[in-house]
Amino acid sequence: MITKPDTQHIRQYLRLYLVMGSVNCNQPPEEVLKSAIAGGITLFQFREKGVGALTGQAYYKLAERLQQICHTHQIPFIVNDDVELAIALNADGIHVGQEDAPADQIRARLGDDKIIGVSAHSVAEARQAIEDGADYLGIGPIYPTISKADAQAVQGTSTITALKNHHIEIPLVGIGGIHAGNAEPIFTAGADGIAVISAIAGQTDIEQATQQLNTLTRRLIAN
Ligand SMILES: Cc1ncc(COP(=O)(O)OP(=O)(O)O)c(N)n1
Ligand SMILES: Cc1nc(C(=O)O)sc1CCOP(=O)(O)O
Ligand SMILES: [Mg+2]
Repeated sequence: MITKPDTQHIRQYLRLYLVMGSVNCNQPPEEVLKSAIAGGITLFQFREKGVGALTGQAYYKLAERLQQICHTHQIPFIVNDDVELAIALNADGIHVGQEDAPADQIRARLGDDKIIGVSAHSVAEARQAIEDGADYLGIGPIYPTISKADAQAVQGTSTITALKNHHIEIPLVGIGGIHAGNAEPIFTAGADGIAVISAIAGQTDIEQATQQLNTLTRRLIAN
């Protein structure tokens, strides 16, 4: 990515957001990512976390290979949590949580041309993240998830609805336990997209599973 997308393009990138690391994959992560791109993901986050996660040089090299695949297909490459990795790779952006440094401090290190996503679980957290300069918010867990051991309480679409009721207009993506069978209420509540791990990376036929979500999310965003 050469220039940072504007807000409207960030909304479009959020439509079908794959979050993934090697521990989420039953086949080589490079193959999972290529198949997911062929199926129609719009954004990718490298999240190498959990039991068995790679570290050191193996972590860095995997990130580099996945970034190259994204670059070839013009899919923005977002790094989870790790500011040093995002800087070292000149990634397109970063996603951080409430335990991480605030977006303004991260912006000071990454620069104005990078996408910064922040997790928010309430109107107050959302307002603070916006004030700090976040480009989008990740809202979850919408449903029970098997992919994040320290996830907060399941919230359904209540936070998305609350943000919309408070006229908070920053791009929003729902995350946590989302699949083709339960995605619709997230768009109805006003989100711009869904972020998924297991609904894509955990499937046997990655491309087919992604295509199904691609078709569905295109339809839901249009309504
Ligand atoms: C798109 C998106 N939304 C939320 C999260 C969760 O971030 P965080 O709360 O920092 O938890 P970890 O992913 O770091 O375990 C996310 N990664 N992506
Ligand atoms: C990375 C992450 N963050 C969450 C949050 O609630 O902030 S839930 C989650 C895991 C999402 O994986 P799956 O699609 O397999 O449920
Ligand atoms: Mg985090």
